[in-house]
Amino acid sequence: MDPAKIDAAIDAAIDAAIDALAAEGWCVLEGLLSDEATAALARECAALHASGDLMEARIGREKVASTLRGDRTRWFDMNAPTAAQQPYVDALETLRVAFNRSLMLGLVESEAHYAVYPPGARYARHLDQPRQLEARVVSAVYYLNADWHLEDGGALRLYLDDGSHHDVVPHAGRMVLFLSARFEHEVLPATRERMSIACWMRRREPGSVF
Ligand SMILES: O=C(O)CCC(=O)C(=O)O
Ligand SMILES: [Fe+2]
Repeated sequence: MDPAKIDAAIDAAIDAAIDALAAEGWCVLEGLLSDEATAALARECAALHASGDLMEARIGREKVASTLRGDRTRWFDMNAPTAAQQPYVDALETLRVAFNRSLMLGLVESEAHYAVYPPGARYARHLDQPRQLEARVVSAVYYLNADWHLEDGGALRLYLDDGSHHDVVPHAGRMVLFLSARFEHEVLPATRERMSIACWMRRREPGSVF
């Protein structure tokens, strides 16, 4: 496809995502990045994992590794992204600006980390906005797993307002977005290694002088 058509397709997908976020508080967005850009992120994440550069994840400001989550993570430096991260950081910025314009969310910045869940690892049901992280407004998780099948497990289970749930299969190129304060969710165990980028778009810290 020529680049102008790709841009128009992404713009339409972002508009649809905004409508769904406004109506339901969550949505799934496909096609944010090219397959090649997604594959480059997957390669970088796998290489960091292989070289031991991912750390056991923590919850909030907890000092010890948690039994509630089994992933290993590494934060992006949003001011100095790697070549692989640059298109993703640019896309997050496009989303942040679009959400502010259409939904008036007052988002001032995004934070993001790679996450690798080894086979069998999970993240127990939780909310992304514990008290010490109340600046998080929108959660966005981008998946990096090529050839992922339903039977591989590892879905993100989103608990909806009506008591039902929706499972998002972590296919490469798929992003799930939801309001951080509203939806509890959990990562179900997978039979394969599961890679993603977890991101939060934040409003100004309450009490911040800036
Ligand atoms: O990887 C996912 O699908 C969700 C991860 C998550 O809930 C988190 O990092 O807070
Ligand atoms: Fe979460």
